[in-house]
Amino acid sequence: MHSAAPFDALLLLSFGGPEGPDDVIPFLRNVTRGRGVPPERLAEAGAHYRLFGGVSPINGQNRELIAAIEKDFADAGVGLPVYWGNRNWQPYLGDTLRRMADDGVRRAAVLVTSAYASYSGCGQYHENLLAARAETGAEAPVLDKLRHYYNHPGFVEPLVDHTVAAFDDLPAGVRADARLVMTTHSIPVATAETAGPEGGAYVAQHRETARLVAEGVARALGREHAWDLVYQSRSGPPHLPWLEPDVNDHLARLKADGVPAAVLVPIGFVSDHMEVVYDLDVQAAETAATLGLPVARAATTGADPRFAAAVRDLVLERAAALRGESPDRRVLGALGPSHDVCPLGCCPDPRGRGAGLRGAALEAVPPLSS
Ligand SMILES: CC1=C(CCC(=O)O)c2cc3nc(cc4[nH]c(cc5[nH]c(cc1n2)c(C)c5CCC(=O)O)c(CCC(=O)O)c4C)C(CCC(=O)O)=C3C
Ligand SMILES: [Fe+2]
Repeated sequence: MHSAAPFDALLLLSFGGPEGPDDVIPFLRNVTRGRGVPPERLAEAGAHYRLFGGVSPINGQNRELIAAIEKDFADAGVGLPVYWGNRNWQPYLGDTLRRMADDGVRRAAVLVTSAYASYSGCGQYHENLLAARAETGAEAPVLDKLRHYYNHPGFVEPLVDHTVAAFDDLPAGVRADARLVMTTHSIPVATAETAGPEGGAYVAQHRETARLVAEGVARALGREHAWDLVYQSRSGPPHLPWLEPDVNDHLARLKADGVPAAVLVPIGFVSDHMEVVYDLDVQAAETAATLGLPVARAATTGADPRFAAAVRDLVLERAAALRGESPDRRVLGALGPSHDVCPLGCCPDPRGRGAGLRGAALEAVPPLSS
């Protein structure tokens, strides 16, 4: 039996996605409210969802992850219930927090389905948590968002195995010289510059995960593969600079440079959701086919039991820290374990919206801890 005190629940906080054709437009309105996404891009995104019957894979994948965590908790004797709330679709975070309060939950660890520091993957989730607590009122549980897990072995090791497996999908003759193309969501350069306590954390953390995955692959295959970090799924007004190169442009460059094949590794995402199954498996695959460049795509970490165990690890580690102990913090590579509590001003909204709310609320309610 492991003590998870002072936690009496885990909350999985995710993005959310439509579950049928009628959900697509309302979902996209939720995602882009006040975010300056041009209408063309919105129509395009809607078309991607419609290609999959209006159903995003993300909700099913979160249900699988919750089942894996529940099994892991049960096997390890960790008696915490797991709740689930989303930013942009049902089950909405506000409703879940209300239910947690009604169930008598006093303090919950929060796992977001985003491994890296950025406004979209960290700061905005903090804002969502603050807003949901305010909406719930005095009975709202105290919420402690768990540290970034991009360099946790339970996140990285499944990525290594999935990358090794993807080589089998390439023609045998080109495998040894295939390039590893590590991909993540593009974000505005200005947002990347302010990510994390000192800025630049989004790119620095991705480079670290990319390096760790490439190292693991080299160990498994007994040969080195060169790698690049590239970006996908860009949106927003075209005059603003976003992180580059785009994965499609990068594949063209590899072809021009005489690289015979590529393995796409979506290190930026936790599950094979729409940005993976459309932007890579449809769009980038089409680019590669036009170029005559063989590509394979590695699966994300998803509901791998090692990731579920990592979640338990992070919960127990944080619980111990809150009890004043000095827990062992499992981590790979050179950057060390991420901070427990995001300092003020970490991962701010690039558009400056909510900055007042965020700053003021964070001061009034110290970083989501009592
Ligand atoms: C860094 C990052 C992650 C990774 C971290 C994480 O995983 O959280 C992520 C994840 C996701 N993004 C998703 C979907 C969308 N993101 C959009 C728009 C945007 N994303 C951005 C960034 C990120 N997004 C940004 C800077 C914008 C521009 C508007 C804004 O500044 O907010 C739009 C609007 C239309 C479009 O532009 O495509 C949609 C539909 C889904 C759900 C997929 C599914 O349904 O399976 C997921 C998991
Ligand atoms: Fe996104």
